Amino acid sequence: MMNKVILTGGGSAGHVTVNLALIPKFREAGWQVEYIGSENGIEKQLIEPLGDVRYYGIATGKLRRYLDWQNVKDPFKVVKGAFQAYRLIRKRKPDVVFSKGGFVSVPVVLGAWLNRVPVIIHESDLTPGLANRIAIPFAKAVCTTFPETEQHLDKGKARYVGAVVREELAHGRADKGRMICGFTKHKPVLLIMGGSLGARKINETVKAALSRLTERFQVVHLCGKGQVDPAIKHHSYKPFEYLNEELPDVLAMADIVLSRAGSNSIFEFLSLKKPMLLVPLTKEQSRGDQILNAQSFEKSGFCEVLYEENMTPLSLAESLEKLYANRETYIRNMEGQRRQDALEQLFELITETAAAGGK
Ligand SMILES: CC(=O)N[C@H]1[C@@H](OP(=O)(O)OP(=O)(O)OC[C@H]2O[C@@H](n3ccc(=O)[nH]c3=O)[C@H](O)[C@@H]2O)O[C@H](CO)[C@@H](O)[C@@H]1O
Repeated sequence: MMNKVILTGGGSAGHVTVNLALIPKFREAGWQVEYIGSENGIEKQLIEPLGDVRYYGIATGKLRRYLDWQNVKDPFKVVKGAFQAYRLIRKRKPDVVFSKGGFVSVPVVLGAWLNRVPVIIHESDLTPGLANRIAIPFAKAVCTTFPETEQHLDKGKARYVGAVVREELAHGRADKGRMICGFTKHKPVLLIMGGSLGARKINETVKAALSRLTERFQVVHLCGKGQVDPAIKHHSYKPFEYLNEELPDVLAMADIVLSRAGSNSIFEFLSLKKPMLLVPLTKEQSRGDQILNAQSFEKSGFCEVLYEENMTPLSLAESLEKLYANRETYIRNMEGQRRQDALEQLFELITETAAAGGK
């Protein structure tokens, strides 16, 4: 009989792209792959078009850091989602569940545990997020991107595998990227990525600095959903809400990158050796995980960090010009990095866990 895996994870693309990297591996090995995500999240938009991965939507809630009417309704949604996930897993009988985190993954992990289906979790950030912290007691193992994460986990559960990067990102073509953006070969390219949902503060500062930035660079800007400003028209500026299959070509064309410090993004830039200026999400807006991600990269000499509280149109433009001037140093530091085959290791662990069953 065919092996079956149920994948889960969502809320933002950072909780889906690891699953996207794994799917071709399962396909090659002849596994049946199914996905449990939210009814309307970005995971649905990214997974359903694949065609061969059956998608099930369940109710989800989110634990917010601010007061909101939804905070009253959400616990009920989480309970409903847990029942839905439990019933789905009992019916679909997967050999193993793999969770990339995000709030939708909590009821799925619980549902798997109640059905005695083994669970493997992946944590992209240096410290585990709230959803994973709730889910970890129900998992067999937690795969980590950073070796330091082990200190924050139960003994015996952590497996350091490194960053899982989609293989297709390595096959982009710069000439195709230039065609997509209408750019020339004769001016350097700055790629701006505010995380998978965009970053309003970065977008506003870029807008204010745009005339200086476009003097020096051709700028391709991934703004996030609903955040493209149609009023900005310039031959050296190309905004998009989100890029999917075009992303490898656009990345291949970029000389330097300005980005939030989401774990998946920064490891993708590292694997492609793109010098980066990182503006981590602040402690007020998050648990501070991006600050740790950025500091870890800074220590290794892969990036410059500009803290949001110090970011002005002037400091942003100057930092980017400096990054471009010193780009060879960053590239050399990134070339010295030993590459782990994280995808292969993760796939093997999932396969072994499935073979061992609920033991
Ligand atoms: C606001 C928030 O909660 N951010 C978290 C979220 O970020 P976020 O969802 O932004 O996650 P990442 O930066 O880790 O990953 C974004 C992913 O989206 C892809 N992408 C992005 C833009 C685009 O146009 N096309 C595209 O494919 C990137 O290539 C990358 O694979 O999850 C990360 C991983 O747990 C955390 O480190 C971040 O702190």
